[in-house]
Amino acid sequence: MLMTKKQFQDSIRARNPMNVWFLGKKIENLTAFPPLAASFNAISKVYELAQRPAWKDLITVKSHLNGEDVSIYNAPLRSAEDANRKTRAARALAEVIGCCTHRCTGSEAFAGLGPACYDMDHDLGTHYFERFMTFLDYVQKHDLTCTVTVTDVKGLRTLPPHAQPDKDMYVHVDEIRDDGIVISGFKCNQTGILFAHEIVIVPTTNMKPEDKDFAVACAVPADSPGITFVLGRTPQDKRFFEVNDDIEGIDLGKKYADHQALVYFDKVFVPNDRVFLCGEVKYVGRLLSYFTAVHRLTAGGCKAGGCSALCGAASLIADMIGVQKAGHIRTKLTEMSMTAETVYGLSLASGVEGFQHPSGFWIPNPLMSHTCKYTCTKIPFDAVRYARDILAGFGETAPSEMDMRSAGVGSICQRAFNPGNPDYTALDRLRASRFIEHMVRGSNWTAMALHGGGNQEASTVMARMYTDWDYVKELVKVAAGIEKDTAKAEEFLDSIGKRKGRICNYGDLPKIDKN
Ligand SMILES: Cc1cc2nc3c(=O)[nH]c(=O)nc-3n(C[C@H](O)[C@H](O)[C@H](O)COP(=O)(O)OP(=O)(O)OC[C@H]3O[C@@H](n4cnc5c(N)ncnc54)[C@H](O)[C@@H]3O)c2cc1C
Repeated sequence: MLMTKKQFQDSIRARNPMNVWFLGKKIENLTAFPPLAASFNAISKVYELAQRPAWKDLITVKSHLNGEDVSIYNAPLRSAEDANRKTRAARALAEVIGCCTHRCTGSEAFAGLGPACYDMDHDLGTHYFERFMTFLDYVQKHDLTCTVTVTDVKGLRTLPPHAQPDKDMYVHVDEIRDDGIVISGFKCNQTGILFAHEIVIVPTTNMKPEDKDFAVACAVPADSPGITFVLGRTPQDKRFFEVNDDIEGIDLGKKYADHQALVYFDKVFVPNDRVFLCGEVKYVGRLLSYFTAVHRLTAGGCKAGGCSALCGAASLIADMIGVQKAGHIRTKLTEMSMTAETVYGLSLASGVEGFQHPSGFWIPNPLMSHTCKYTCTKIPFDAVRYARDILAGFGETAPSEMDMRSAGVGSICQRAFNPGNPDYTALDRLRASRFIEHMVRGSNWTAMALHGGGNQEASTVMARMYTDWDYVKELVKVAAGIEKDTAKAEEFLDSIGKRKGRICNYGDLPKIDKN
Protein backbone atom coordinates (compact mmCIF):
# COMPACT_ATOMS: atom_id res chain seq x y z
CA MET A 1 0.00 0.00 0.00
CA LEU A 2 1.26 3.48 -0.84
CA MET A 3 2.44 5.48 2.17
CA THR A 4 1.35 9.05 2.74
CA LYS A 5 4.03 11.64 3.39
CA LYS A 6 3.32 11.40 7.12
CA GLN A 7 3.42 7.61 7.13
CA PHE A 8 6.75 7.75 5.32
CA GLN A 9 8.17 10.26 7.80
CA ASP A 10 6.90 8.23 10.75
CA SER A 11 8.40 5.06 9.27
CA ILE A 12 11.80 6.74 9.02
CA ARG A 13 11.55 8.02 12.59
CA ALA A 14 10.59 4.51 13.73
CA ARG A 15 13.83 2.93 12.48
CA ASN A 16 16.37 1.68 15.00
CA PRO A 17 19.04 4.23 15.95
CA MET A 18 21.74 4.42 13.26
CA ASN A 19 25.43 5.19 13.65
CA VAL A 20 25.70 8.39 11.56
CA TRP A 21 28.46 11.00 11.83
CA PHE A 22 29.06 14.54 10.56
CA LEU A 23 31.82 17.04 11.38
CA GLY A 24 33.25 14.67 13.98
CA LYS A 25 30.01 14.27 15.92
CA LYS A 26 27.38 11.57 16.02
CA ILE A 27 23.99 12.69 14.71
CA GLU A 28 21.40 11.74 17.30
CA ASN A 29 18.24 12.61 15.40
CA LEU A 30 18.50 12.31 11.63
CA THR A 31 15.12 13.75 10.74
CA ALA A 32 15.75 16.88 12.84
CA PHE A 33 19.36 17.42 11.79
CA PRO A 34 19.63 20.78 9.95
CA PRO A 35 21.97 19.73 7.08
CA LEU A 36 19.62 16.85 6.27
CA ALA A 37 16.40 18.86 6.47
CA ALA A 38 16.18 19.70 2.77
CA SER A 39 16.93 16.09 1.88
CA PHE A 40 14.20 14.76 4.16
CA ASN A 41 11.90 17.35 2.62
CA ALA A 42 12.76 16.19 -0.92
CA ILE A 43 11.99 12.52 -0.39
CA SER A 44 8.89 13.43 1.61
CA LYS A 45 7.72 15.47 -1.37
CA VAL A 46 8.11 12.43 -3.64
CA TYR A 47 5.81 10.46 -1.30
CA GLU A 48 3.37 13.39 -1.13
CA LEU A 49 3.15 13.68 -4.93
CA ALA A 50 2.39 9.96 -5.31
CA GLN A 51 -0.91 10.65 -3.49
CA ARG A 52 -1.92 13.58 -5.72
CA PRO A 53 -4.34 12.61 -8.51
CA ALA A 54 -2.44 14.69 -11.09
CA TRP A 55 0.78 12.75 -10.39
CA LYS A 56 -0.65 9.29 -9.81
CA ASP A 57 -0.36 8.02 -13.40
CA LEU A 58 3.19 9.28 -13.62
CA ILE A 59 4.73 7.89 -10.46
CA THR A 60 2.58 4.93 -9.53
CA VAL A 61 1.67 1.82 -11.45
CA LYS A 62 -0.40 -1.33 -10.95
CA SER A 63 1.91 -4.09 -9.80
CA HIS A 64 2.05 -7.21 -11.95
CA LEU A 65 3.06 -9.08 -8.77
CA ASN A 66 0.17 -8.27 -6.44
CA GLY A 67 -2.27 -6.04 -8.35
CA GLU A 68 -1.80 -3.13 -5.93
CA ASP A 69 -0.97 0.48 -6.84
CA VAL A 70 2.75 0.77 -6.15
CA SER A 71 5.47 3.32 -6.65
CA ILE A 72 7.19 3.15 -10.03
CA TYR A 73 10.40 3.05 -7.99
CA ASN A 74 9.49 -0.41 -6.74
CA ALA A 75 8.12 -1.80 -9.99
CA PRO A 76 10.16 -3.41 -12.75
CA LEU A 77 10.10 -1.83 -16.20
CA ARG A 78 8.14 -4.28 -18.34
CA SER A 79 7.72 -2.29 -21.56
CA ALA A 80 9.00 0.69 -23.51
CA GLU A 81 6.04 2.61 -22.09
CA ASP A 82 7.23 1.89 -18.54
CA ALA A 83 10.74 3.03 -19.47
CA ASN A 84 9.38 6.27 -20.91
CA ARG A 85 7.28 6.83 -17.80
CA LYS A 86 10.44 6.55 -15.72
CA THR A 87 12.14 9.21 -17.85
CA ARG A 88 9.14 11.52 -17.64
CA ALA A 89 8.83 11.01 -13.90
CA ALA A 90 12.54 11.69 -13.35
CA ARG A 91 12.27 14.91 -15.30
CA ALA A 92 9.03 16.08 -13.71
CA LEU A 93 10.28 15.37 -10.19
CA ALA A 94 13.56 17.16 -10.92
CA GLU A 95 11.55 20.15 -12.09
CA VAL A 96 9.89 20.21 -8.67
CA ILE A 97 12.74 19.31 -6.32
CA GLY A 98 15.79 19.99 -8.55
CA CYS A 99 17.74 17.15 -6.92
CA CYS A 100 17.78 13.38 -6.69
CA THR A 101 14.41 11.74 -5.99
CA HIS A 102 16.21 9.51 -3.42
CA ARG A 103 14.22 6.54 -4.75
CA CYS A 104 15.54 6.02 -8.28
CA THR A 105 18.66 4.05 -7.56
CA GLY A 106 16.81 1.31 -5.70
CA SER A 107 14.58 0.80 -8.70
CA GLU A 108 17.66 0.50 -10.86
CA ALA A 109 19.16 -2.12 -8.57
CA PHE A 110 15.94 -4.07 -9.09
CA ALA A 111 16.23 -3.55 -12.85
CA GLY A 112 19.67 -5.16 -12.70
CA LEU A 113 18.93 -7.91 -10.22
CA GLY A 114 15.70 -9.24 -11.75
CA PRO A 115 17.13 -10.28 -15.12
CA ALA A 116 20.51 -11.28 -13.62
CA CYS A 117 18.82 -13.59 -11.09
CA TYR A 118 16.71 -15.03 -13.88
CA ASP A 119 19.81 -15.70 -16.02
CA MET A 120 21.62 -17.40 -13.12
CA ASP A 121 18.66 -19.67 -12.39
CA HIS A 122 18.38 -20.50 -16.09
CA ASP A 123 22.07 -21.31 -16.52
CA LEU A 124 23.08 -22.58 -13.08
CA GLY A 125 19.89 -24.01 -11.58
CA THR A 126 19.99 -21.55 -8.64
CA HIS A 127 16.81 -20.13 -7.08
CA TYR A 128 17.60 -16.46 -6.97
CA PHE A 129 14.77 -15.12 -9.13
CA GLU A 130 11.91 -16.30 -6.94
CA ARG A 131 13.78 -15.07 -3.86
CA PHE A 132 14.32 -11.69 -5.45
CA MET A 133 10.72 -11.33 -6.61
CA THR A 134 9.51 -12.21 -3.09
CA PHE A 135 11.69 -9.41 -1.74
CA LEU A 136 10.36 -7.03 -4.40
CA ASP A 137 6.79 -7.93 -3.49
CA TYR A 138 7.58 -7.10 0.17
CA VAL A 139 9.13 -3.77 -0.84
CA GLN A 140 6.12 -2.92 -3.01
CA LYS A 141 3.54 -3.80 -0.38
CA HIS A 142 5.24 -1.61 2.23
CA ASP A 143 6.11 1.19 -0.26
CA LEU A 144 9.69 1.20 0.98
CA THR A 145 12.47 3.46 -0.21
CA CYS A 146 15.46 1.46 -1.38
CA THR A 147 18.84 2.78 -2.34
CA VAL A 148 21.50 0.98 -4.33
CA THR A 149 25.06 0.93 -3.07
CA VAL A 150 27.26 0.21 -6.04
CA THR A 151 30.37 2.33 -5.66
CA ASP A 152 33.15 0.69 -3.64
CA VAL A 153 35.98 2.98 -2.53
CA LYS A 154 38.33 0.83 -4.70
CA GLY A 155 41.76 1.95 -3.39
CA LEU A 156 44.44 1.76 -6.06
CA ARG A 157 42.47 1.37 -9.28
CA THR A 158 45.10 -0.86 -10.95
CA LEU A 159 44.61 -3.61 -8.32
CA PRO A 160 41.63 -5.97 -8.64
CA PRO A 161 39.49 -6.48 -5.52
CA HIS A 162 41.28 -9.64 -4.31
CA ALA A 163 44.71 -7.97 -4.59
CA GLN A 164 43.88 -4.91 -2.48
CA PRO A 165 46.03 -4.79 0.67
CA ASP A 166 42.90 -3.71 2.57
CA LYS A 167 40.10 -6.12 1.68
CA ASP A 168 37.45 -3.58 2.77
CA MET A 169 38.20 -1.46 -0.32
CA TYR A 170 35.46 -3.59 -1.91
CA VAL A 171 32.44 -5.02 -0.10
CA HIS A 172 32.95 -8.75 0.27
CA VAL A 173 31.66 -11.89 1.94
CA ASP A 174 33.46 -12.68 5.21
CA GLU A 175 31.58 -15.82 6.03
CA ILE A 176 28.97 -18.13 4.55
CA ARG A 177 26.67 -19.65 7.18
CA ASP A 178 23.75 -22.04 6.81
CA ASP A 179 21.25 -19.26 7.37
CA GLY A 180 22.97 -16.42 5.50
CA ILE A 181 26.17 -14.52 4.84
CA VAL A 182 28.30 -11.95 6.67
CA ILE A 183 29.61 -8.99 4.68
CA SER A 184 32.13 -6.18 5.25
CA GLY A 185 33.63 -3.26 3.34
CA PHE A 186 33.18 0.34 2.26
CA LYS A 187 30.82 1.98 -0.20
CA CYS A 188 31.01 5.71 -0.91
CA ASN A 189 28.93 8.55 -2.41
CA GLN A 190 25.65 6.93 -1.37
CA THR A 191 22.83 9.27 -2.34
CA GLY A 192 19.77 9.36 -0.12
CA ILE A 193 20.93 6.41 1.98
CA LEU A 194 20.18 7.98 5.35
CA PHE A 195 16.47 8.12 4.55
CA ALA A 196 16.22 4.69 2.95
CA HIS A 197 14.46 1.74 4.50
CA GLU A 198 16.51 -0.80 2.57
CA ILE A 199 20.04 -0.79 1.20
CA VAL A 200 20.58 -2.92 -1.88
CA ILE A 201 24.22 -3.85 -2.32
CA VAL A 202 25.61 -4.77 -5.74
CA PRO A 203 29.21 -5.06 -6.99
CA THR A 204 30.80 -2.06 -8.65
CA THR A 205 32.80 -3.74 -11.39
CA ASN A 206 33.24 -6.86 -13.46
CA MET A 207 35.07 -9.62 -11.61
CA LYS A 208 37.44 -12.50 -12.31
CA PRO A 209 37.24 -15.93 -10.60
CA GLU A 210 39.87 -14.81 -8.02
CA ASP A 211 37.41 -12.08 -6.93
CA LYS A 212 34.73 -14.60 -5.96
CA ASP A 213 34.41 -13.23 -2.38
CA PHE A 214 33.62 -9.78 -3.77
CA ALA A 215 30.85 -10.96 -6.07
CA VAL A 216 27.91 -10.33 -3.78
CA ALA A 217 24.47 -8.76 -4.18
CA CYS A 218 22.03 -8.58 -1.29
CA ALA A 219 19.71 -6.30 0.67
CA VAL A 220 19.84 -5.16 4.28
CA PRO A 221 17.60 -2.80 6.27
CA ALA A 222 19.37 0.56 6.58
CA ASP A 223 19.18 0.34 10.38
CA SER A 224 20.90 -3.07 10.57
CA PRO A 225 23.55 -3.45 13.28
CA GLY A 226 27.16 -3.05 12.12
CA ILE A 227 26.70 -0.19 9.62
CA THR A 228 28.44 3.18 10.08
CA PHE A 229 27.58 6.20 7.93
CA VAL A 230 29.54 9.42 7.52
CA LEU A 231 27.60 12.23 5.86
CA GLY A 232 29.56 13.92 3.07
CA ARG A 233 30.08 17.66 2.88
CA THR A 234 28.58 20.09 0.43
CA PRO A 235 29.81 23.66 0.06
CA GLN A 236 26.70 25.04 1.74
CA ASP A 237 26.10 22.51 4.51
CA LYS A 238 26.90 24.98 7.30
CA ARG A 239 24.25 27.36 6.01
CA PHE A 240 21.63 24.97 7.34
CA PHE A 241 22.86 25.74 10.86
CA GLU A 242 22.79 29.49 10.10
CA VAL A 243 19.16 29.41 9.06
CA ASN A 244 18.47 27.19 12.05
CA ASP A 245 17.04 24.45 9.84
CA ASP A 246 14.52 26.88 8.36
CA ILE A 247 14.70 25.43 4.89
CA GLU A 248 12.76 28.37 3.51
CA GLY A 249 15.88 30.46 4.17
CA ILE A 250 16.78 32.29 0.96
CA ASP A 251 20.50 31.59 1.34
CA LEU A 252 19.88 27.87 0.83
CA GLY A 253 18.63 28.53 -2.70
CA LYS A 254 15.84 26.00 -2.48
CA LYS A 255 14.15 23.83 0.08
CA TYR A 256 15.01 20.51 -1.53
CA ALA A 257 18.40 18.83 -1.74
CA ASP A 258 19.95 15.38 -1.57
CA HIS A 259 22.81 14.04 0.49
CA GLN A 260 25.62 11.54 0.04
CA ALA A 261 27.33 9.38 2.65
CA LEU A 262 30.29 7.06 3.12
CA VAL A 263 29.15 3.68 4.41
CA TYR A 264 31.10 1.03 6.29
CA PHE A 265 29.66 -2.45 6.65
CA ASP A 266 31.38 -4.17 9.56
CA LYS A 267 30.46 -7.86 9.63
CA VAL A 268 26.81 -7.31 8.76
CA PHE A 269 24.65 -10.44 8.71
CA VAL A 270 22.37 -10.97 5.69
CA PRO A 271 19.83 -13.81 5.86
CA ASN A 272 19.66 -16.12 2.85
CA ASP A 273 16.32 -14.79 1.61
CA ARG A 274 18.02 -11.42 1.01
CA VAL A 275 21.05 -12.77 -0.89
CA PHE A 276 20.71 -12.46 -4.67
CA LEU A 277 24.21 -13.28 -5.89
CA CYS A 278 27.05 -14.85 -3.96
CA GLY A 279 30.21 -15.88 -5.76
CA GLU A 280 28.75 -16.18 -9.29
CA VAL A 281 31.46 -13.91 -10.75
CA LYS A 282 30.43 -14.53 -14.32
CA TYR A 283 27.06 -12.84 -13.75
CA VAL A 284 28.38 -9.64 -12.19
CA GLY A 285 28.97 -8.10 -15.63
CA ARG A 286 25.45 -9.04 -16.72
CA LEU A 287 23.96 -7.51 -13.57
CA LEU A 288 25.87 -4.30 -14.20
CA SER A 289 24.84 -4.22 -17.86
CA TYR A 290 21.15 -4.46 -16.97
CA PHE A 291 21.54 -2.01 -14.08
CA THR A 292 23.43 0.66 -16.01
CA ALA A 293 21.06 0.46 -18.99
CA VAL A 294 18.29 1.73 -16.71
CA HIS A 295 20.39 3.91 -14.39
CA ARG A 296 21.90 5.83 -17.28
CA LEU A 297 18.51 6.27 -18.92
CA THR A 298 17.25 7.91 -15.73
CA ALA A 299 20.20 10.32 -15.71
CA GLY A 300 18.86 11.93 -18.89
CA GLY A 301 15.43 12.45 -17.31
CA CYS A 302 16.62 14.04 -14.10
CA LYS A 303 19.37 16.12 -15.71
CA ALA A 304 16.76 17.41 -18.18
CA GLY A 305 14.62 18.52 -15.24
CA GLY A 306 17.59 20.20 -13.56
CA CYS A 307 18.55 21.96 -16.79
CA SER A 308 14.95 23.18 -17.26
CA ALA A 309 15.05 24.69 -13.78
CA LEU A 310 18.48 26.22 -14.34
CA CYS A 311 17.31 27.66 -17.64
CA GLY A 312 14.24 29.10 -15.90
CA ALA A 313 16.35 30.69 -13.16
CA ALA A 314 18.77 32.25 -15.68
CA SER A 315 15.85 33.48 -17.76
CA LEU A 316 14.32 35.13 -14.67
CA ILE A 317 17.59 36.87 -13.84
CA ALA A 318 17.81 38.13 -17.43
CA ASP A 319 14.27 39.54 -17.11
CA MET A 320 15.07 41.11 -13.76
CA ILE A 321 18.18 42.95 -14.87
CA GLY A 322 16.77 43.81 -18.29
CA VAL A 323 19.07 41.84 -20.62
CA GLN A 324 16.48 39.34 -21.83
CA LYS A 325 16.40 40.71 -25.39
CA ALA A 326 20.16 40.73 -25.94
CA GLY A 327 21.03 38.38 -28.80
CA HIS A 328 23.73 36.42 -26.98
CA ILE A 329 21.51 35.99 -23.89
CA ARG A 330 18.70 34.57 -26.03
CA THR A 331 21.15 32.21 -27.71
CA LYS A 332 22.54 31.04 -24.39
CA LEU A 333 19.12 30.51 -22.86
CA THR A 334 17.99 28.60 -25.95
CA GLU A 335 21.07 26.40 -25.77
CA MET A 336 20.20 25.66 -22.16
CA SER A 337 16.70 24.66 -23.19
CA MET A 338 18.10 22.46 -25.98
CA THR A 339 20.46 20.83 -23.48
CA ALA A 340 17.46 19.72 -21.45
CA GLU A 341 15.77 18.39 -24.57
CA THR A 342 18.87 16.55 -25.80
CA VAL A 343 19.36 14.46 -22.67
CA TYR A 344 15.59 13.98 -22.31
CA GLY A 345 15.39 12.78 -25.92
CA LEU A 346 18.23 10.31 -25.46
CA SER A 347 16.61 8.96 -22.33
CA LEU A 348 13.22 8.50 -24.02
CA ALA A 349 14.81 6.93 -27.09
CA SER A 350 16.79 4.38 -25.11
CA GLY A 351 13.51 3.24 -23.58
CA VAL A 352 11.75 2.97 -26.93
CA GLU A 353 14.62 1.13 -28.62
CA GLY A 354 15.06 -1.37 -25.79
CA PHE A 355 14.16 -5.04 -25.67
CA GLN A 356 12.31 -7.59 -23.58
CA HIS A 357 14.38 -9.93 -21.46
CA PRO A 358 13.00 -13.49 -20.98
CA SER A 359 12.25 -12.60 -17.34
CA GLY A 360 9.72 -10.03 -18.58
CA PHE A 361 11.93 -7.09 -17.56
CA TRP A 362 12.40 -4.39 -20.20
CA ILE A 363 16.01 -3.49 -20.91
CA PRO A 364 16.58 -0.04 -22.42
CA ASN A 365 18.87 0.14 -25.42
CA PRO A 366 22.30 -0.03 -23.74
CA LEU A 367 24.19 1.95 -26.37
CA MET A 368 21.68 4.80 -26.15
CA SER A 369 21.61 4.73 -22.35
CA HIS A 370 25.39 4.98 -22.11
CA THR A 371 25.33 7.73 -24.74
CA CYS A 372 22.70 9.50 -22.63
CA LYS A 373 24.87 9.40 -19.49
CA TYR A 374 27.97 10.37 -21.49
CA THR A 375 26.10 13.43 -22.76
CA CYS A 376 25.01 14.26 -19.20
CA THR A 377 28.68 14.46 -18.18
CA LYS A 378 29.27 17.16 -20.78
CA ILE A 379 26.59 19.52 -22.04
CA PRO A 380 24.98 20.47 -18.69
CA PHE A 381 28.34 22.10 -17.91
CA ASP A 382 27.81 24.59 -20.74
CA ALA A 383 24.38 25.28 -19.24
CA VAL A 384 26.04 25.87 -15.87
CA ARG A 385 28.52 28.29 -17.47
CA TYR A 386 25.72 30.18 -19.22
CA ALA A 387 23.65 30.42 -16.03
CA ARG A 388 26.64 31.88 -14.17
CA ASP A 389 27.39 34.20 -17.06
CA ILE A 390 23.82 35.57 -17.05
CA LEU A 391 23.75 35.68 -13.23
CA ALA A 392 26.48 38.34 -13.38
CA GLY A 393 29.21 39.01 -10.84
CA PHE A 394 26.98 40.57 -8.22
CA GLY A 395 24.72 37.50 -8.32
CA GLU A 396 27.79 35.37 -7.52
CA THR A 397 29.00 37.62 -4.68
CA ALA A 398 25.70 38.85 -3.27
CA PRO A 399 25.45 39.62 0.47
CA SER A 400 23.62 37.14 2.66
CA GLU A 401 19.90 37.23 3.41
CA MET A 402 20.86 38.15 6.97
CA ASP A 403 22.69 41.27 5.77
CA MET A 404 19.86 42.09 3.37
CA ARG A 405 17.45 42.05 6.30
CA SER A 406 19.72 43.51 9.02
CA ALA A 407 18.97 46.76 10.78
CA GLY A 408 22.55 47.89 10.20
CA VAL A 409 23.10 47.39 6.46
CA GLY A 410 19.81 45.95 5.16
CA SER A 411 18.66 49.05 3.35
CA ILE A 412 22.09 49.60 1.74
CA CYS A 413 22.23 45.97 0.57
CA GLN A 414 18.69 45.91 -0.74
CA ARG A 415 19.15 49.19 -2.61
CA ALA A 416 22.35 47.95 -4.19
CA PHE A 417 20.93 44.58 -5.15
CA ASN A 418 17.63 45.96 -6.43
CA PRO A 419 17.56 44.94 -10.11
CA GLY A 420 15.83 48.17 -11.13
CA ASN A 421 12.88 46.27 -12.60
CA PRO A 422 9.66 47.34 -10.80
CA ASP A 423 8.29 43.79 -11.05
CA TYR A 424 11.02 42.42 -8.79
CA THR A 425 12.62 43.26 -5.46
CA ALA A 426 16.18 42.77 -4.26
CA LEU A 427 14.99 39.71 -2.32
CA ASP A 428 13.44 38.21 -5.49
CA ARG A 429 16.75 38.68 -7.22
CA LEU A 430 18.50 37.06 -4.28
CA ARG A 431 16.11 34.11 -4.43
CA ALA A 432 16.79 33.46 -8.13
CA SER A 433 20.54 34.03 -7.62
CA ARG A 434 20.74 31.58 -4.73
CA PHE A 435 18.76 29.04 -6.74
CA ILE A 436 21.45 29.16 -9.42
CA GLU A 437 24.19 29.10 -6.81
CA HIS A 438 22.64 26.01 -5.22
CA MET A 439 22.58 24.14 -8.51
CA VAL A 440 25.98 25.15 -9.83
CA ARG A 441 28.17 25.27 -6.74
CA GLY A 442 26.19 24.94 -3.51
CA SER A 443 25.02 21.34 -3.83
CA ASN A 444 26.22 18.18 -5.56
CA TRP A 445 24.05 18.69 -8.64
CA THR A 446 26.99 19.12 -11.01
CA ALA A 447 28.89 16.28 -9.28
CA MET A 448 25.88 14.11 -9.92
CA ALA A 449 25.93 15.01 -13.63
CA LEU A 450 29.64 14.26 -13.85
CA HIS A 451 30.01 11.14 -11.67
CA GLY A 452 26.62 9.91 -10.51
CA GLY A 453 25.72 6.77 -12.44
CA GLY A 454 29.23 6.63 -13.86
CA ASN A 455 31.71 9.10 -15.27
CA GLN A 456 32.48 9.95 -18.88
CA GLU A 457 35.02 7.15 -19.35
CA ALA A 458 32.80 4.52 -17.74
CA SER A 459 30.02 5.44 -20.18
CA THR A 460 32.43 5.47 -23.11
CA VAL A 461 33.79 2.01 -22.31
CA MET A 462 30.27 0.59 -22.24
CA ALA A 463 29.19 2.48 -25.39
CA ARG A 464 32.21 1.02 -27.22
CA MET A 465 31.27 -2.46 -26.03
CA TYR A 466 27.67 -2.06 -27.20
CA THR A 467 28.45 -0.63 -30.63
CA ASP A 468 28.06 -3.19 -33.40
CA TRP A 469 31.31 -2.45 -35.20
CA ASP A 470 30.81 -5.28 -37.74
CA TYR A 471 27.41 -3.93 -38.64
CA VAL A 472 28.54 -0.34 -39.23
CA LYS A 473 31.42 -1.56 -41.41
CA GLU A 474 29.17 -3.92 -43.36
CA LEU A 475 26.78 -1.01 -44.07
CA VAL A 476 29.50 0.76 -45.94
CA LYS A 477 30.82 -2.37 -47.64
CA VAL A 478 27.35 -2.89 -49.12
CA ALA A 479 26.71 0.78 -49.89
CA ALA A 480 30.09 1.34 -51.54
CA GLY A 481 30.22 -1.94 -53.46
CA ILE A 482 33.11 -3.36 -51.42
CA GLU A 483 31.00 -6.41 -50.59
CA LYS A 484 31.42 -8.64 -53.69
CA ASP A 485 29.07 -11.44 -52.59
CA THR A 486 25.76 -10.23 -54.13
CA ALA A 487 23.53 -12.67 -52.24
CA LYS A 488 25.13 -11.63 -48.94
CA ALA A 489 24.68 -7.95 -49.83
CA GLU A 490 20.97 -8.50 -50.66
CA GLU A 491 20.40 -10.43 -47.44
CA PHE A 492 22.13 -7.69 -45.48
CA LEU A 493 20.00 -5.05 -47.20
CA ASP A 494 16.81 -6.77 -45.99
CA SER A 495 18.17 -7.13 -42.48
CA ILE A 496 18.66 -3.35 -42.26
CA GLY A 497 14.94 -2.70 -42.58
CA LYS A 498 14.08 -5.19 -39.85
CA ARG A 499 16.80 -4.22 -37.45
CA LYS A 500 15.86 -2.83 -34.03
CA GLY A 501 18.14 -0.75 -31.87
CA ARG A 502 20.08 0.30 -35.00
CA ILE A 503 23.83 0.10 -34.39
CA CYS A 504 23.59 -1.41 -30.91
CA ASN A 505 25.22 -4.79 -30.39
CA TYR A 506 23.43 -6.61 -27.58
CA GLY A 507 26.33 -8.97 -27.00
CA ASP A 508 25.29 -12.06 -25.08
CA LEU A 509 22.31 -10.42 -23.34
CA PRO A 510 19.36 -12.81 -23.67
CA LYS A 511 16.33 -11.27 -25.34
CA ILE A 512 12.97 -12.50 -26.51
CA ASP A 513 12.96 -10.73 -29.87
CA LYS A 514 16.07 -11.87 -31.70
CA ASN A 515 16.12 -9.03 -34.29
C1 LIG B 1 26.97 13.36 -6.23
C2 LIG B 1 27.23 11.90 -6.42
C3 LIG B 1 26.22 10.98 -6.16
C4 LIG B 1 26.46 9.61 -6.29
N1 LIG B 1 25.47 8.71 -5.93
C5 LIG B 1 25.76 7.38 -5.90
C6 LIG B 1 24.83 6.43 -5.37
O1 LIG B 1 23.73 6.78 -4.95
N2 LIG B 1 25.17 5.12 -5.33
C7 LIG B 1 26.38 4.69 -5.78
O2 LIG B 1 26.66 3.50 -5.69
N3 LIG B 1 27.28 5.56 -6.29
C8 LIG B 1 27.00 6.88 -6.36
N4 LIG B 1 27.92 7.78 -6.86
C9 LIG B 1 29.21 7.25 -7.31
C10 LIG B 1 29.41 7.27 -8.80
O3 LIG B 1 28.62 6.30 -9.41
C11 LIG B 1 30.91 7.06 -9.00
O4 LIG B 1 31.56 8.25 -8.58
C12 LIG B 1 31.24 6.74 -10.41
O5 LIG B 1 30.72 5.49 -10.77
C13 LIG B 1 32.73 6.72 -10.68
O6 LIG B 1 33.44 5.99 -9.73
P1 LIG B 1 34.65 6.67 -8.98
O7 LIG B 1 34.21 8.00 -8.49
O8 LIG B 1 35.15 5.71 -7.98
O9 LIG B 1 35.74 6.95 -10.07
P2 LIG B 1 36.53 5.92 -10.99
O10 LIG B 1 35.60 5.19 -11.88
O11 LIG B 1 37.48 5.11 -10.22
O12 LIG B 1 37.33 6.95 -11.86
C14 LIG B 1 38.46 7.64 -11.36
C15 LIG B 1 39.18 8.22 -12.55
O13 LIG B 1 39.57 7.19 -13.44
C16 LIG B 1 39.03 7.41 -14.73
N5 LIG B 1 38.52 6.15 -15.29
C17 LIG B 1 37.44 5.45 -14.86
N6 LIG B 1 37.30 4.33 -15.58
C18 LIG B 1 38.31 4.29 -16.44
C19 LIG B 1 38.71 3.37 -17.45
N7 LIG B 1 38.03 2.24 -17.66
N8 LIG B 1 39.80 3.64 -18.16
C20 LIG B 1 40.50 4.76 -17.91
N9 LIG B 1 40.17 5.69 -17.00
C21 LIG B 1 39.10 5.45 -16.27
C22 LIG B 1 37.88 8.38 -14.53
O14 LIG B 1 37.66 9.17 -15.69
C23 LIG B 1 38.33 9.19 -13.36
O15 LIG B 1 39.12 10.25 -13.77
C24 LIG B 1 27.70 9.15 -6.76
C25 LIG B 1 28.71 10.08 -7.05
C26 LIG B 1 28.50 11.43 -6.87
C27 LIG B 1 29.62 12.38 -7.13
